[in-house]
Amino acid sequence: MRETVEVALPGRDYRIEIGTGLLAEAGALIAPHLHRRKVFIVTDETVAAAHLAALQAGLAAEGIAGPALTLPPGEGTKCWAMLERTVEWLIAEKAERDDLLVAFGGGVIGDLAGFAAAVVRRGMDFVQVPTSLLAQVDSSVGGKTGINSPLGKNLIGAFHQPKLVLADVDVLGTLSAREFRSGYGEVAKYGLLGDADFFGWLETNGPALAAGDVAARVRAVRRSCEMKAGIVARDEKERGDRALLNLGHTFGHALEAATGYSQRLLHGEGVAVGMVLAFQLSQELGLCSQEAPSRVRAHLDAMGMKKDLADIPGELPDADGLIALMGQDKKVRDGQITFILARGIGEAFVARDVDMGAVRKVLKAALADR
Ligand SMILES: NC(=O)c1ccc[n+]([C@@H]2O[C@H](COP(=O)([O-])OP(=O)(O)OC[C@H]3O[C@@H](n4cnc5c(N)ncnc54)[C@H](O)[C@@H]3O)[C@@H](O)[C@H]2O)c1
Ligand SMILES: O=C(O)C(=O)C[C@@H](O)[C@H](O)[C@H](O)COP(=O)(O)O
Ligand SMILES: [Zn+2]
Repeated sequence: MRETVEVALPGRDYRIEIGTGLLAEAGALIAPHLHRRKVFIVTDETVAAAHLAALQAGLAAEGIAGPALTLPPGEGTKCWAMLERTVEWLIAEKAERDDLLVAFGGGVIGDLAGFAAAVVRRGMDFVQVPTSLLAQVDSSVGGKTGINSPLGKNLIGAFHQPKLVLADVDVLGTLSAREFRSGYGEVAKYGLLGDADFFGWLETNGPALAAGDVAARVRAVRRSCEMKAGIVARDEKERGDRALLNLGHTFGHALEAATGYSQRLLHGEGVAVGMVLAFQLSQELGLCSQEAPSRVRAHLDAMGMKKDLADIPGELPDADGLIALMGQDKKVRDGQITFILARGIGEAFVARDVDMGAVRKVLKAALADR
């Protein structure tokens, strides 16, 4: 089973291959992008234990050597120290500017390794081989790379597009249920931001997707990548429409910072809770009916996902503390926070000059329910 999605960026277009058996074919698919038969793999300990040997075998089948740097798993790895370790490893290994780095892992590895590729010898090429659902539907596509600052999410980084994305859905079989659900937050995002039919399909097929239905997984990854590729091709550097991909993230990133980028809240979980808040804010502002946020919550609930601030363990800042954290968002303009709001399911839009009184009211109500 194989699907291809094109990212049509002039001069930097690339393919996203989605399907089964792609690790075994990695060598053949990557070889056309190589100057010599060697790549540099960056991965994490969990992914390495489960799948690194299969990737290296796929490369070796075409005579390609693939030395690997294996980093600790988890969001904490998106930091200066791990960036330094990755960059120094590439330099010590004599990775050349024309060599290719392979980011083999979830979004953490993709973002960190992609950023390392952007800066080593002023820019090496890289290929994304995403292994989490989240990375296959979202982070491996579009060229946003970077690390976190203690003050805010993804505040240090670069736009650096990969040469190729290989999304092998077979590897999702070893993902934990919690990590799968976290990635599902971004899948649901695509329906909610711009494709009501896809959201309806997810309401019916989400359980099959979670249960491991390969055809459903390929379809969900393809549709998500298709939507992201279309948006990125229109607005690579997020001057306009690309901000739609941030639905749920203005709240979600603040919650991730508030919980110290820890296991208390995974990225996709923060996005899911943030999307409910974005729909509640849209309703509070009279933009959408009460039915819309209820439908979003009902689907997340049916999928066993976090959907409310009450689902986040431990202390959280108060409403003003969360608003202060949102003030570090990269969409802030003239000191004003930009929100992604919705007129209904699949009808998101970028909103500036949002009444902060309404934001405070929605957050206070959500915090009071904890
Ligand atoms: N660049 C972008 O456009 C973009 C988009 C969305 C999210 N992100 C970023 O992505 C990150 C989240 O990505 P993530 O959820 O993949 O996190 P992650 O990379 O931490 O992966 C989640 C966990 O799953 C494990 N894992 C990954 N693949 C596995 C597999 N096949 N089998 C078993 N375990 C596996 C990892 O070791 C890790 O413990 C966040 O930092 C977020 O900001 C970036
Ligand atoms: O690719 C994008 O653009 C996105 O916004 C996708 C998001 O899912 C992703 O989490 C991204 O890293 C957020 O970007 P940021 O610029 O808000 O840090
Ligand atoms: Zn995201």
